[in-house]
Amino acid sequence: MISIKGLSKVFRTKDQDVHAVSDLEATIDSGEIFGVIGYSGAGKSTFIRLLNRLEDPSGGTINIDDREISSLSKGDLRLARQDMGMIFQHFNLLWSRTVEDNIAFPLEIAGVSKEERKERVDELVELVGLGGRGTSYPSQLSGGQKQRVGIARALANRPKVLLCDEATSALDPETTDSILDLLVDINAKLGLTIVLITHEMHVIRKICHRVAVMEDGKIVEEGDVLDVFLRPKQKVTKRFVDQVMGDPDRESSLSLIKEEYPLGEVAQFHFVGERTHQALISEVSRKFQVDVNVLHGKITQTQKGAYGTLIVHLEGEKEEIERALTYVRETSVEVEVALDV
Ligand SMILES: Nc1ncnc2c1ncn2[C@@H]1O[C@H](COP(=O)(O)OP(=O)(O)OP(=O)(O)O)[C@@H](O)[C@H]1O
Repeated sequence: MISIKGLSKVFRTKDQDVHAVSDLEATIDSGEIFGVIGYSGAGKSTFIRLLNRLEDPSGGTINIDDREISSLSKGDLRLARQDMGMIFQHFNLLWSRTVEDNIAFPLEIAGVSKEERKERVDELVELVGLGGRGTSYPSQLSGGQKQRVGIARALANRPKVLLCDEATSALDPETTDSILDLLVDINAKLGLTIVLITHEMHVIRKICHRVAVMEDGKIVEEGDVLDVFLRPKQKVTKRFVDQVMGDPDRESSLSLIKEEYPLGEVAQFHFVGERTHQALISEVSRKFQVDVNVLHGKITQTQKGAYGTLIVHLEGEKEEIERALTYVRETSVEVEVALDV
């Protein structure tokens, strides 16, 4: 478990003090994929660099399995870092070394014998799906393959935690998905904790169990990915959810929809879990004297199940629409109705 308390980092520049991370609190469970999302400048990179002490904190504590990272001596820190692998947006590979030699590098530093190194490297090359490319140089590889080398290298010393710093931001969408699949696979196979930072909600949706939203150096919202999708509280979180659920101009488009449908009611349903929206819509139409038209709908899959939103137009007597909406609210805890959105 990673326990972070009152963590802060101030960069003192000539002109001003920059509070990159301020009084940050978080608990990350062993074996989970924990995502941190925020816009540029929110403090994500500083946060992840504090976790493995690439940056020294200005205040606060970081405990990883009861070892306090924030106050380790240089020697102890070197050992502690072997429990933490890291991958980077631009891969940070050694260009004059082959794939195998890149992966072997942290093993050399850790003093692992040549034979053991060879065995471990072969295992890792297979694990990340680079069989047959061991003797290639980074310049001969695609972006996705380079990141696979980065992942294998980060896993070489069997870390307990893998830190991912915008690991897919330089990749095209298809390659991003294949790298995310690999991370999920590794998390399940090896049971290691993954902490990733990103500015893309798609990454959070696809692989994270929990998410923290950062703004101005602080975590402003945190929770299970599905809960955060269903009930985003902060404005910044809503904007990130809209990245995935489409319609970034939701407010204006919903008011436009209402203009188009002056009669009846326009409502938005959010639902999670297995219940499909078709079942809900047909049930409502059957039970009440209302016509329900789906105007816009999107369902997406997260690590914890399905999540969807639906914009519907309900036509009928005012009281009947009210009854239908009350029914939706009351019969299914997974459904929220947003009126006058
Ligand atoms: N070495 C540094 N010296 C001074 N200011 C810094 C330093 N590193 C980061 N900052 C400042 O700290 C704040 C947070 O930066 P950080 O890079 O952690 O944010 P981020 O969310 O990772 O954004 P990005 O994705 O753009 O890197 C920013 O205002 C940044 O300018």
